Amino acid sequence: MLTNPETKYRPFVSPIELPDRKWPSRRLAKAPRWLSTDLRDGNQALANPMDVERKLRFYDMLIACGFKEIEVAFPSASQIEFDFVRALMEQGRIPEDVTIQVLTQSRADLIARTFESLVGARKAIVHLYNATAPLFRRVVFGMERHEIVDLAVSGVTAMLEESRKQPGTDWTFEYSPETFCFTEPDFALEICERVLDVWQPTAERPAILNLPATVEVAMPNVYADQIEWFCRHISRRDAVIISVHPHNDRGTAVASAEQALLAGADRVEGCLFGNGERTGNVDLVTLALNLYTQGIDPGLSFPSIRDVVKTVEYCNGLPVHPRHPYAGELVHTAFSGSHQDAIRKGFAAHERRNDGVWEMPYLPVDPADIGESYEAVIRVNSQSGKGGVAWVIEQDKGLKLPRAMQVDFSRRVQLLADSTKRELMAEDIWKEFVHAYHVDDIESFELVDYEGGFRRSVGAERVFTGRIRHRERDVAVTGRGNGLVSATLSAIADAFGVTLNVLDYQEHALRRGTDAKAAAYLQCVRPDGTQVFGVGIDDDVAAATVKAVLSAASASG
Ligand SMILES: CC(=O)SCCNC(=O)CCNC(=O)[C@H](O)C(C)(C)COP(=O)(O)OP(=O)(O)OC[C@H]1O[C@@H](n2cnc3c(N)ncnc32)[C@H](O)[C@@H]1OP(=O)(O)O
Ligand SMILES: CC(C)C(=O)C(=O)O
Repeated sequence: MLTNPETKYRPFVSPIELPDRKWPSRRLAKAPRWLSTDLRDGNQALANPMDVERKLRFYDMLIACGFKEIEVAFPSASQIEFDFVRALMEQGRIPEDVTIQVLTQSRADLIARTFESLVGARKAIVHLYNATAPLFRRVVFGMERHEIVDLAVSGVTAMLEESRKQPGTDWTFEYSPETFCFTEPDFALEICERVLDVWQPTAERPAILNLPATVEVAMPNVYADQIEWFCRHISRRDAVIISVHPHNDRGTAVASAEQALLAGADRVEGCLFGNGERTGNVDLVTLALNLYTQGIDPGLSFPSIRDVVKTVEYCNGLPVHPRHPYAGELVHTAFSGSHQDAIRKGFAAHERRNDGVWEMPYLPVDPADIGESYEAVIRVNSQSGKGGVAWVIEQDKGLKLPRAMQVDFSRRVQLLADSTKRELMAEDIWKEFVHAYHVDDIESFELVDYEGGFRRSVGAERVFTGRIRHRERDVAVTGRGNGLVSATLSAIADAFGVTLNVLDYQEHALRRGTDAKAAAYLQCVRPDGTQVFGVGIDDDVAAATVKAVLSAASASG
């Protein structure tokens, strides 16, 4: 790279002075009109453009998501494009409330072919573009300003004439001064006014003026100024829909679109997950879900975002990044301990509050709203903490480990993660749990049977009587205590010489993850001061308690 990039690159400096700009202090309160250009701008950027089968599949999904305006093709570009438009109409695939849009250059033959593709359409938007910026005037067209105006005017006039040959169709016209964002504002305004002079739109039959950031050359605030300036200066503002079409060359297309809406735009053109030329068009999924998570109905719906991703990946032949906003397969997942801790506490608080309001640390959207499961919210590796491990055990097996046991178990999981050097799946964690706490471990102490839990003896004392298998031997045991835990511990101490003092005992009913109905947890201290933990899981809470004692004893036996 150059040490003096100023010798090669010139900053984009907008000539617009807008000291009384209004957009910075506005808030978005409603969704714009959306136009998906996946099948046109997205498609033209693919190494292998979609065939009719893939286009139909994409189109059906766009309809299912709720798009009402879809740019379906550049019909004069190829036979596939032309045939696709015909297929939509001949197969009756355009719902009443959906309008298809097609794009053309400002060339008479291409315009004629474009209208030919639409014969028989109930309604359609025909979109004509030509570049207007100085660089393009000079390099691409070799034309002066007035010649570029003539190019646009001849094209939009041809559109009008072609449309008159098909009076049965309800036509809407759209014009894009391509490269708007680096066109002189007065020239962009002049050419759009001349286009409107031809079309004579009204408030009842508006035209669409689409102001693209064809190549993103400045920060979103600059684009917003351009849009606000244009909205203020265009005549017949009530007879035009101002549309924006931001590309993502600087990585700020979403911000550009949002700020352009603040600045007065009514409509946004873009693609799902930001496909499109170079770094892509603005990502409509992100824009829509940004609105949704501000409590605004976006007018689009993604009840299974995973299915949308799969369809888009199939049709485009391109992957959606795992970190893609809202849709990436990792974006609802925390691996790191402090994030996991906060999310787990957030879910607990959410359940307690029970008011339906989403206030979740680190998770801007409820994954369930877009069809994602909570299981993937927390995944465990060597960056994880006790909260994450406890979450996985709870989601997978329904066990709510007491805090001290979480600390103990997470230490073990940490060692395992370090030694395996990989993510630990729920089954790895459960295997470690079974091993660590001797769950169903016949090498240690196993409950063979016991007598109805316990019976009252003299005074408040309780008696535990049962048989315990230890090292392949069944041993009859009896113990007394002021409860089941102490009676069982006393039986173990008498029969096997294992002495444990209880620090904490907890139990709960199980809701999911296992057929068993109860879980019991024991935290004990040995005579040498070290702590051991036990867990018991059973249909019956008393049996779970006894098993928890045996589990703790196993750690010492
Ligand atoms: C920013 C955007 O995304 S715009 C959309 C771009 N999409 C596409 O280009 C995909 C579909 N395009 C195509 O299939 C082809 O380019 C076609 C069918 C439109 C035209 O193909 P060709 O006739 O072979 O022309 P080609 O693309 O090579 O060259 C463009 C010519 O059109 C001219 N041109 C470019 N844009 C426009 C325009 N909007 N209006 C009128 N003329 C234009 C160029 O100046 C050039 O003219 P020249 O040959 O006199 O120098
Ligand atoms: C045709 C226009 C709208 C375009 O695709 C662009 O400027 O990026």
